[in-house]
Amino acid sequence: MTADRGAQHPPAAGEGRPPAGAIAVQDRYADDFAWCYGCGRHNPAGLGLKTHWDGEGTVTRFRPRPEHMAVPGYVYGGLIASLIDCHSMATASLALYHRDGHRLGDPEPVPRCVTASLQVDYLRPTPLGPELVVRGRVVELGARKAVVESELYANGVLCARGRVVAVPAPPTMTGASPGQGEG
Ligand SMILES: CCCCCCCCCC(=O)SCCNC(=O)CCNC(=O)[C@H](O)C(C)(C)COP(=O)(O)OP(=O)(O)OC[C@H]1O[C@@H](n2cnc3c(N)ncnc32)[C@H](O)[C@@H]1OP(=O)(O)O
Repeated sequence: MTADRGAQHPPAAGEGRPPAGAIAVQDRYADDFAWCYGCGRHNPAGLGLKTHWDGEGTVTRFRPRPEHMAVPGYVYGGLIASLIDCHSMATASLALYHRDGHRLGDPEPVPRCVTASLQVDYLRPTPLGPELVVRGRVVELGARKAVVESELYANGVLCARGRVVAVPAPPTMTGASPGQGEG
């Protein structure tokens, strides 16, 4: 078990908040790959997650709505897994983009990864109400995968931690339009 870093050093309120209009990783996914329920900018029913680089790592912020309830007052664990999943995919994608010499704002789209493995540890109940802050970092970057560790905070308290293996999207999953693959 690793040290409970977040509980010892909770992020300050507002820390890492991007300036208005800052480009998010998800803004730079290619159109065909921007339909994800968690983070696809073209999915009107999705969560609309946005991940930014804050100079040291990545950060995603999301305020759960009442329907994201597990029991009154607490957030549904599946939503927490989704936040960690999409945040970690964005972190891996950005790491690949940086490795290729790009920076957000370059014209080339950010490469897309899929989740090979998603492990989530729920450390304490996550209160429903405050904005949740997810922070991530790449702990391994290989030729065919990135391993990302992400931490989810509520009111500066570490509530969940994830370890995610991201792999570049296989050709069989790329280039499809919504509706393809149904039935
Ligand atoms: C169009 C794309 C849009 C993407 C939207 C993303 C939305 C957000 C995230 C998602 O929800 S994605 C949807 C859920 N994920 C999937 O549906 C993925 C389904 N699985 C696959 O397609 C394949 O299993 C996968 C591409 C992930 C891996 O295929 P392979 O096993 O052929 O890959 P490969 O053998 O090249 O392995 C690459 C590396 O990943 C590692 N790896 C693969 N599967 C793993 C696993 N399950 N656990 C741990 N590591 C794994 C593997 O060991 C290897 O590590 P090394 O390079 O160090 O040798």
